[in-house]
Amino acid sequence: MSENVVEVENLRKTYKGGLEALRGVSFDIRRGETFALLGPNGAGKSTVIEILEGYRDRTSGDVRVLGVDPHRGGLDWKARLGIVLQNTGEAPTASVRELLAHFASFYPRPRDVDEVIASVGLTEKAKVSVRKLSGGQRRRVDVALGIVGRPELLFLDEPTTGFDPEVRRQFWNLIRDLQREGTTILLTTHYLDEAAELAERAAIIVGGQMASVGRIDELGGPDARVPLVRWREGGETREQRTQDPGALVAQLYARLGEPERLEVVRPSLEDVYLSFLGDEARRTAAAGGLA
Ligand SMILES: Nc1ncnc2c1ncn2[C@@H]1O[C@H](COP(=O)(O)OP(=O)(O)OP(=O)(O)O)[C@@H](O)[C@H]1O
Repeated sequence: MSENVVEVENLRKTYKGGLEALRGVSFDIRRGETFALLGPNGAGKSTVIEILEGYRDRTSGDVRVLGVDPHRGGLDWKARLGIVLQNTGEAPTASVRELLAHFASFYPRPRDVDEVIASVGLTEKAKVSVRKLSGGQRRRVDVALGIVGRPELLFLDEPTTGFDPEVRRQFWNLIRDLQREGTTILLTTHYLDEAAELAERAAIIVGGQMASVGRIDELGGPDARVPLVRWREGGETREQRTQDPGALVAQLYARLGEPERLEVVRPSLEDVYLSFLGDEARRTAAAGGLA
């Protein structure tokens, strides 16, 4: 079961005009896993996804998606993928149901259209023209189109942008259902809580390079997640990183009584992520580049 569904080795992409969008990216995604690609705007996430989907040529490197070089992927291969792109074009005049039924007909083993509509919370809008939906509702149609073909591998490029908080929670539940069914998912998102909630592993891409890859709770190495105890003593803020915050708090209590402004902070994925962006900006500045 540890078969890799996606294998990316030293992937490079230089766009016409010379922009090096990817400068040696490597990662694998195992069957059934949800993997998040994280990184700031322009880091290269969409370029990676488009290359994996077969929409964009690479400059060099090895890529296998469901065992196939996306360059050579035929219709059978495409039918095993589900794709939710970042930008969808003009909304069609067809109703939600018509559009989904049309797409479902392209696949050998589609999901039930009404079930898919229900799973994205659009049952009441099933007969409404997609053009008349709100931005968040249209995005839900995009997600429905991505899953109607019962994909083995689902690409979700910023799927919940524009969702209100409740719909985002519903979407997370939908993803959990797909995970239970064994769907492998590649997710890009700027919502780090979403990545932490849904993904087992993640890669952080900065400036076309991998800053870190690994299990979400291990990104950045062991030191990145060491809890921080902060308190005020003698009019000054003190802080100490420790694997045993409880023991330190007990010592403080024995020494000081109730410590003033006591905090125990466990660095979140967002803290780790931001620290990488800080490191990268510092390195670029040191190399004389743009900060
Ligand atoms: N067709 C293109 N031609 C030239 N440069 C491009 C093209 N598409 C993307 N780029 C550049 O490649 C870099 C990576 O872009 P990409 O869209 O992959 O980033 P991203 O991580 O997906 O960003 P975002 O979070 O904003 O979606 C950017 O500097 C972008 O301007």
